[in-house]
Amino acid sequence: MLVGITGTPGTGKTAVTELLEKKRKYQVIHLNELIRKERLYSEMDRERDCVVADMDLVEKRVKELVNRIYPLTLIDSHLSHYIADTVIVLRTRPDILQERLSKRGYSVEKVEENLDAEALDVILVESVEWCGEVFEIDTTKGSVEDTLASVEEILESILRERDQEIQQRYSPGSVDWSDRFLD
Ligand SMILES: Nc1ncnc2c1ncn2[C@@H]1O[C@H](COP(=O)(O)OP(=O)(O)OP(=O)(O)O)[C@@H](O)[C@H]1O
Repeated sequence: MLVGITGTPGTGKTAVTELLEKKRKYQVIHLNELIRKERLYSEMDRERDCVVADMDLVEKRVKELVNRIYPLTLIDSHLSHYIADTVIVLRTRPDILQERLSKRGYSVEKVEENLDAEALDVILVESVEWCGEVFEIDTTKGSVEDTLASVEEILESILRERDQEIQQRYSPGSVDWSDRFLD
């Protein structure tokens, strides 16, 4: 079974999946790394320092890599909601996301573009459109370990044929960053 962990850059997908990977309980595929390493893209956008993934190639490759000794395969990427039917969307309040992205040395334009996308719920809306099941975790407060505990709770619930309480606790729609656009 494939589960995506998606969200705007800087919301914590890689930090949390790297911790999860160490536990060796679930398979983790860091998709952005794979796309670059295996050149699963159709174009390079040098100006924006990103690639345009070829999603047909990506999906085919992910299916080949799924290792069935694990009960579940987690895909870490802001593109994972295009290939998994169940996704966890990580969210971060824009002022905190700004601190995280600025530390990466991104340009002001690139930071602002990502903050707007987060405030407009772009990835959440895409996930709801594309996926049958969507969970949402706010990573604004708390530590990476807290986010990991929430992710594990969701994954265990998925494997236990869904727990109503967990589904309600992480149901999408709990965050609202629209005050970014109020002045
Ligand atoms: N509660 C939290 N949950 C997850 N990450 C957190 C949390 N608090 C702080 N962080 C930090 O936020 C940063 C998130 O960066 P990370 O690279 O994991 O994001 P990402 O979503 O994978 O971004 P990208 O899509 O660019 O790969 C990390 O440095 C992490 O330590």
